Amino acid sequence: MRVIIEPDYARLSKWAADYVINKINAANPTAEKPFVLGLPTGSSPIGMYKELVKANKEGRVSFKHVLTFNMDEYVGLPEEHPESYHSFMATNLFNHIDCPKENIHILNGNAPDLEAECEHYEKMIEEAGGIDLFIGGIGPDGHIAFNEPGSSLTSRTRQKTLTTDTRIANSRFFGGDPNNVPAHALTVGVGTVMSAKEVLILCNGHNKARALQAAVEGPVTQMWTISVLQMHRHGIIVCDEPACEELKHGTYNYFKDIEKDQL
Ligand SMILES: N[C@@H]1[C@@H](O)[C@H](O)[C@@H](COP(=O)(O)O)O[C@@H]1O
Repeated sequence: MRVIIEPDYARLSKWAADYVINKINAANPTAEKPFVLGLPTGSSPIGMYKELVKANKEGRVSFKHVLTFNMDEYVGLPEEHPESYHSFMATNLFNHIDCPKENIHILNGNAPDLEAECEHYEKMIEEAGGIDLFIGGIGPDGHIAFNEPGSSLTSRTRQKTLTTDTRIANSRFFGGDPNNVPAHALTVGVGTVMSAKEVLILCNGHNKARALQAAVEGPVTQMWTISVLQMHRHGIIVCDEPACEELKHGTYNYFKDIEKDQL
């Protein structure tokens, strides 16, 4: 696993966007062989999305032949609700880039048969040839997508009940009341993320320090689902200085040394 330590959120966002741009451009995608990108919501990726929009407008990257699969969506929240992940993605990315509508995939949390919806989603990913690069964030409790503590590390796309912690954390988007946060979500599984050819996790801010420590230094455990990234052959975490607060000095210095060697 690579751990990239950037000084602040702006630099982290730029690093992540440049990584994505380089990957897409290197793949030189076509209609026959598109690049398949897994995408997150949350506050962590907003800076990266801004950079990607800018790069697209400047002609440094095109999403014409990029297929996207989002990680998750709330159950029962209308798509047009401002806090649905459909709305979030439109506002922060899709309304501003040249990605064709038919290339965009987001789970439907209002599907009449939620189980069938999840199965179909996995099938679409498979038919697309799998995810080339899955980008994610981390919850303060170490969850990836909506794979809350206790989720199976081999799980696939399914419905999950959100923990009280997550509903409290996300209540900032729902008028501050955790009861307004939907109690359930559809989410790709830990196994779905792990099946991607590459995984890039964004982790910023002091409130993620314990999750980062568990992800990097802790054992692989279902109680910090992000820790399974240790088992991925091409896993990267890009973080900022405040998120490193709980890492041992030795760990911090070692990852800095590795990146110095790569320059
Ligand atoms: N389902 C999302 C996760 O995908 C996200 O990583 C996490 C962290 O969000 P933020 O980036 O806002 O801290 O929040 C939500 O629970």
